[in-house]
Amino acid sequence: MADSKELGSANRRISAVTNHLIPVGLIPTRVDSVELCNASSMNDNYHKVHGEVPTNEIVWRKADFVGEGDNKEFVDIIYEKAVGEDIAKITINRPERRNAFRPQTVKELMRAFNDARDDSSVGVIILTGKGTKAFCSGGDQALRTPDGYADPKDVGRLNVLDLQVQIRRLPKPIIAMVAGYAVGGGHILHMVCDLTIAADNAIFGQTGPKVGSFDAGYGSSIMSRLVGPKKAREMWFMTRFYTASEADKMGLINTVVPLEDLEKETVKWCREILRNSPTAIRVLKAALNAVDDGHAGLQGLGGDATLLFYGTDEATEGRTAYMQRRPPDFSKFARRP
Ligand SMILES: CC(C)(COP(=O)(O)OP(=O)(O)OC[C@H]1O[C@@H](n2cnc3c(N)ncnc32)[C@H](O)[C@@H]1OP(=O)(O)O)[C@@H](O)C(=O)NCCC(=O)NCCSC(=O)CCC(=O)c1ccccc1C(=O)O
Repeated sequence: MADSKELGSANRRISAVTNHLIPVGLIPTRVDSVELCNASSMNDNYHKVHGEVPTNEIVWRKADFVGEGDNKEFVDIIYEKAVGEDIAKITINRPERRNAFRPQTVKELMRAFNDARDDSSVGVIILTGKGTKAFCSGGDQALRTPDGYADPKDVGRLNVLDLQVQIRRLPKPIIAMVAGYAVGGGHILHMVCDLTIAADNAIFGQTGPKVGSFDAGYGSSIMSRLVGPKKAREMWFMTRFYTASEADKMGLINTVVPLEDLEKETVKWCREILRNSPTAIRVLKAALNAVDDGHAGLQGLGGDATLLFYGTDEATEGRTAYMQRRPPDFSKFARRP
């Protein structure tokens, strides 16, 4: 009788062929995700020790306001933290505009992400949109000016680009939780997040060339990394929309779940991440971004190396010697092969 390893690899081979043969659009979910992690294959020592993550319902409370100046409340976003768990949730709250962002939205998002970065009780951040119709439909076209996007009386600019950079550099995992449309600049927001969990009603795509816009930064380069250069050209040149299962198949997202399970599944992923080493995850995020982010990517990874070094006796000896006005004695520290 075939053992579970053989069955697993046979299953994978069948899936690979099946996925190849069924035309895109007809596959409800990725075939290879159906039976590979069944109960018996999870019956190993690792799973015996660690068990499943808790499935209790998450309780959100509004996070303390972290506004500046005259802004006493968040208007365009909802910022929450889980009670007793290290998860923050940032929700774009303009459902009547399909969660399109205006400059104020982006400013509020940046403030909330800053807070979540600085709060050592936060280990994972969820970015989502209010309601089930849209994650985010990109820049608010009503506020587009020749200079970029501008709130009334403000000068126009493309401040969402700063938000994208912030998401990439933030040393904690950020999960895009997508229901409905993630299009235009909203599609780019989910792409720059570390993981994307989509509801089965999610729709992905770029609209730029249709509405006289494009993102030649992360919106092009990261997409090409995710789906490959040919598919990226298709997405940008054709401005087609793709279903969640199509997006899953092309590697644009991590998984698809029924809409009603979206938050439950996202929280499960958060809880799984949270039981792993935060430093390992921090360095891995920097490492996974380093090549694509060039010097800035190396700066993140290099900063992590320095951060870890500061915690060692060797680094402390250098600092202590300086403060004590004596030469440092590094002789006791290993020169590792
Ligand atoms: C998202 C839709 C496909 C949803 O369609 P549907 O469900 O039928 O709803 P609608 O009736 O169309 O919309 C309801 C309501 O919302 C308004 N609305 C929706 N999206 C926007 C928007 N982006 N801006 C303004 N308003 C919006 C819509 O007008 C309706 O209002 P009513 O008053 O009720 O009529 C569909 O809505 C849709 O296609 N939306 C537009 C998508 C789009 O083209 N987005 C802009 C793409 S360009 C962009 O995002 C650039 C962003 C940017 O800042 C940037 C610039 C330069 C470089 C990089 C970037 C970057 O973001 O990375």
